[in-house]
Amino acid sequence: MAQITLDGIGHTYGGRAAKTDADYALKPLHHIWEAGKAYALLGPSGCGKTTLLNIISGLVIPSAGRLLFDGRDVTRLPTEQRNIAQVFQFPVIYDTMTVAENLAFPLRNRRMPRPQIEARVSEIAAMLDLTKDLGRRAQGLTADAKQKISLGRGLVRSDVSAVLFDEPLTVIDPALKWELRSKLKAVHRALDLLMIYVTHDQVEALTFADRVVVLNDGRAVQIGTPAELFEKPEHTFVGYFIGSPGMNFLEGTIEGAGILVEGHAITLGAAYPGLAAGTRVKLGIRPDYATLTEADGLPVRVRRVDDLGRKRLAHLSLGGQPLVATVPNGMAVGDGEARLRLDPARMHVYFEELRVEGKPL
Ligand SMILES: Nc1ncnc2c1ncn2[C@@H]1O[C@H](COP(=O)(O)OP(=O)(O)OP(=O)(O)O)[C@@H](O)[C@H]1O
Repeated sequence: MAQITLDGIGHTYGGRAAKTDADYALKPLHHIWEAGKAYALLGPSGCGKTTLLNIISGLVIPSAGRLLFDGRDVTRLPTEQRNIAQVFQFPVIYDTMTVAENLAFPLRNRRMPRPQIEARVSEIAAMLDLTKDLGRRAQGLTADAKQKISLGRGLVRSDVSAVLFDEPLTVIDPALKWELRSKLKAVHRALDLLMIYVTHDQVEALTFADRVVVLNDGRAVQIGTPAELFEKPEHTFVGYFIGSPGMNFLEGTIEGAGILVEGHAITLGAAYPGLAAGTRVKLGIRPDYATLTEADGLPVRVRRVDDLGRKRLAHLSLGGQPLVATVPNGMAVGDGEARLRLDPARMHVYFEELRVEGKPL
């Protein structure tokens, strides 16, 4: 198990030198991934997740920067010299072998003594609910079961620098996905391995990872815990991409201790001395912290109410700008005029798409 250092790692395809930031498929990134932690690389299609994963596995040699495993420069080392395990989208197993033989394969290759192999195989099988299938041939098992074997093969070695997962739940039946997602989290806790998991599914990323790397257009826009991504998105993209629905963003200008949005003064929960009056900013607030109210509040127009069973969400317009708010239990609401309360403690201010840290009042 290692610590992985991304020291200015960036990549352009086709051997082109990057003239501007836009030339990078992955823009240069500095970060240290700690041993024993689970990281998810999350973002929409084409954002650079696979490029970053392939740089770590050795499939792609980055055009900029250095990659260090425990301080050792591995930037140009081939995959087989990096001591990593990989789990792909589709099962990679031997159909003619039994489940136990498949799980044991990476250990036998390294000439681990038989009693240790047996102990480790039964430990991993138990974690993935494969114990009852250990003696069966892999051939004829369902795609779900085969992918579980692949996961097991990726996890069976305890001496790897990292385990890389590339959208490993793609072939898993949706009903089983929930179960396997939390199982992987439990496996991670038990095994103390550095895991890196690529996905475009935020639920998968947030359930699995200690830290999520959110990528957009080749840039790591935030690396944080699931709670940080939710409560303090550092970039408007993170606010919009994390959460369902995403964060509301209202455009306005700094005015005294607040923001003027469509002629309405909204008082902020912190001071922003670095932002001069008249500066154009965005006010970010999650739908959970924007609530319709019977009493005073911002005048809004209700366009639609979605009843999600456990909560209701109102789609509103504030002087033409759309936003989503929570409807309190028991409150009657129809189309038309309504009042809205925004929790000042949960507001964030964004200048040129980046969050500005406010000073406590
Ligand atoms: N072999 C390649 N040659 C040229 N450009 C590439 C190559 N592979 C990826 N790209 C480009 O690099 C950018 C990042 O792609 P990448 O595959 O890393 O994204 P991704 O987030 O993994 O997407 P997906 O979820 O669709 O797999 C994209 O613009 C893509 O078109």
